[in-house]
Formats: sequence, C-alpha cells, structure tokens
Amino acid sequence: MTDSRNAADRTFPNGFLWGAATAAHQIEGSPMADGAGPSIWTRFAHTPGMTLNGDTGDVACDHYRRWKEDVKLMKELGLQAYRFSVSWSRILPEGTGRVNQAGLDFYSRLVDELLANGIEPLLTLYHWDMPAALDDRGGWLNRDCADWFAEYGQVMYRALDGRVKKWVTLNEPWVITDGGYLHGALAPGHRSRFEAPIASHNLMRAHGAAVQAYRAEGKHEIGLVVNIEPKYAATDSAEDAAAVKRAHAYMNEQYLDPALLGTYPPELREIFGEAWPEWPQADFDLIKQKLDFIGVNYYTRSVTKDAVSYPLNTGVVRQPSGTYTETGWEVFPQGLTDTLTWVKDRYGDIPMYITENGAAFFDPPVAEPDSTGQRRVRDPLRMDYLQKHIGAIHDAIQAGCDIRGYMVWSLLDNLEWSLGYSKRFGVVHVNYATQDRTPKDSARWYSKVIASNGKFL
Ligand SMILES: OC[C@@H]1[C@@H](O)[C@H](O)[C@@H](O)c2[nH]c(CCc3ccccc3)c[n+]21
Repeated sequence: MTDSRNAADRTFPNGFLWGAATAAHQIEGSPMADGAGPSIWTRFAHTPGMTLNGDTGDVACDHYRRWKEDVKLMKELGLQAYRFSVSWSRILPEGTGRVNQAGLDFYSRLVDELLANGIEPLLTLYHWDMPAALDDRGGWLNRDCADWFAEYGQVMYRALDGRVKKWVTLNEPWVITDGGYLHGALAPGHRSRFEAPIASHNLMRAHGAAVQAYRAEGKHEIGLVVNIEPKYAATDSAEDAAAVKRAHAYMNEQYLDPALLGTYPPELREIFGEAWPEWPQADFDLIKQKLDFIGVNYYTRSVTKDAVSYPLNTGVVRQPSGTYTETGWEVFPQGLTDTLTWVKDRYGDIPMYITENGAAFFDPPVAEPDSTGQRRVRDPLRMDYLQKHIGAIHDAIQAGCDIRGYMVWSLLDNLEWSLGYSKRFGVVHVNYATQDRTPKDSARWYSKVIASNGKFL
C-alpha cells in the first residue's frame, strides 16, 4: 500500500472537502411512502426483464427509514461532506404543481441532521429518477422539461438554500441519454438515435433553466456533474485517432462544451448524421450559464480503436496487463489526472470536485465477525483503487488544477441500477437481508486519510 512518493507530499490543500456520495433511488427504498409519486425507475425496475434478477429499489438500503443511523455512521467515519440526491417525485408527485410536504420534510430533516453532525450536504437535484407522470408527457423529449425542472429546483432552493450551499443540477447527462434513450439499458429504456440528441439537448436546457432559477433565488453555489472517461488511441493509426475524437466528443465534450462554451463539438453531427438537429442560438444562451464548479465523476479510461459499432464506430481494447473491476472497468488512476488537467486546459480554471470515484470488487453478502468478534469486510483491492486515485488527484492539484473536494462512490453498497444488487461499490457493506451496515477496511482507511487531510495516503 505504500506509495513511492514521500507521504508528507500528499497533504491536500487546507479546506479540501472529503466525503462520500449516494443517490436517492439507489439507497432510500420506500419509493411510494408518504405521498410520493412513482418515478421512471419505479416503473422500469418493475417491468419484467429490465433489471438483473428483477431487483428493484423497493427496499434498497432502507435509508428512507434508517437515515438517522446512516448520518451517525458518516459522523463516525469522519466524513466532512455527503453528496446525495433528491427524489423529484417525493417532492412533486406529478412532477409539477402540487408539492408533497412530507417528501420535502424528509430531506429537510436529513440536511438538519447532517449539519448537526458537522457534515456539509451537497444536493443533486436529478440523479436519474424522473417522475413517471412527466415521462408520460414526453419526459426529456418534451421541451417543456426545462420549465418542469426549473420549477422543481425553485421548490428545493426556497426550502433548503442556506442550509444547502452546494447544489448540483444533473448527475451525468451522458448516462441519462446514452443509457435511457440510445441503448435502452436504463430508464426509460428507449432505443433511438433520433431521440438521444433531443433528450441530451433538453437535459442541458433544463440544466440552464435550473441554474437561472437558482441565480434568482439562491445565495450559494451551483454546478453540473458529468462523467468523464478519457479516451486513449489503441494504435497510432489515423483511424484510431479519429475514433478517439468521436468517442471523446460524444462522452466528454458533448456536455461541458455547451455548458461552458455554448457550443457542441462538430463530431456529433458526424456521429448522428441526419439525426442531429439544428438548434437555435437561444437554446445555447439558456444552456450556457455561469457555474460555480464542475463535478467530475471518474471511474476508468477506455483504450479506443476504430471499429464497426453503433453509433460511434469505435471499440474498446482490453489491456492484457490491466487490472479490472467487477464492472469490467480498467483501474487507471493516471486517467483521472489526465481528465482533470484536460478540463482545466479546455475550460479554464473552474473549481472542480471529484463528485464520484470508486470501484466494485467482490465483497461477501454477509460480513462475518473476525477474531475480535467484530464484523469485518476486507477489501484490499478497493483500498488500493482509492489510494491510487486520490494520489492522482494530488498530482492534478500539483499540476495547477483547482480541486476542492472528493466524494467516494459510494458510502453504502446499493442498487446498481440495471445490475441490481450484484455490484458492491460501498466503503460500507450492507447486508441486504438484515440491513446491517459494516464499515469495510476501505472505510477505516478512508477515515485516516480524511483525518490527516491526505497525508496518511
Ligand atoms: O456505476 C457506479 C456509479 C453509479 O452507481 C452512479 O449512480 C452513477 O452516477 C455512476 N456513473 C458512473 C460512471 C458512468 C457510467 C455509468 C453507468 C455505466 C457506465 C458508465 C458510475 N456510476
């Protein structure tokens, strides 16, 4: 575990924010409690064949009921911050109009408990669980979604701004679009190269509208969270270089360019052809709003080659000497340093948080007691992954990137969307049969990293 570099060099800037991240549908359970309306994930997971083993978010980690115990656990681990998402359909069961006060009260209580325990909340407005009632009206394909989302944001800003000082509009518009509208692996499960660009563009319009609404109400910070996966050419051929440009434009530039530059990369028209609409300048004016930070979710890289594939005509080359996680992602910490310096070089010196980073490795379904009688989960591969990636962030800071914090994905083992409960990303183990929580070795190690502001690395 020791790193070749001097441990003293690994101290992070004063005030660096160490935390953990989750998302509503993945941990809360009780999706319809206290007047909540169904979301597209309630609907999708209950559609036969859509998730592994038919797993749903009906119980998940039962966080909706165990939230106080979970905040106590965060405190014991020494977390300074906690990134979570709000389930839109708890707040507005029909998506717009009537507010469900009981839903708002749940998040208000959670925020107060976090603050009482010295933990800063980072609130994500949208982490994939659109109210089903809005999907029935076209969802992200309906241009009215910008107004719907701004209305929801305004309800939350008025209720929580001041107690919540770091807001996120969307979590990963790329995944929402690629998974939900192009390949269909995620809710709402559409498969259309014509719908994907429309959903993607409307998501960014909604982001812009929600930021505009925040500027009218809010007094603190708001940003956008994107997943960035750096692309490396498999060979030095011109074909692979072109494939890298397509893949990079599609996954990485497609969201930060409109948000920060007010334009789309030209490769998107090449990729989507007739399916790529012409957008009015007014849309770009709405999308491009001043942001206080960018959240970067980083997990892996992809070594990319020219190939026949839909719609990118690219392929990913597995690395024979690589280490891979349970989700088939190569462990490549250098890719995080490269990602952070790329953001700085392309978009300027915008503050960044690593809003997600972590790995699924096999953990047993039950945490067994060790010789001391305490339940224990040994997860050396996850510890190694985290240590190397936190080190990679330090390298980016040394290279001049303004990185403000790190949220490990995830606090708890949880519902990995279509993969159900088969992948465990938590630094805290969840026994789904008993709902017992057991900090894994990685959590104990992370606590020391936080207490030493990185020096323990
Ligand atoms: O897959 C682990 C986590 C999810 O549990 C989070 O909800 C989501 O924000 C998130 N994003 C990514 C990286 C982007 C990605 C997601 C799904 C599939 C492939 C890539 C990994 N994760």
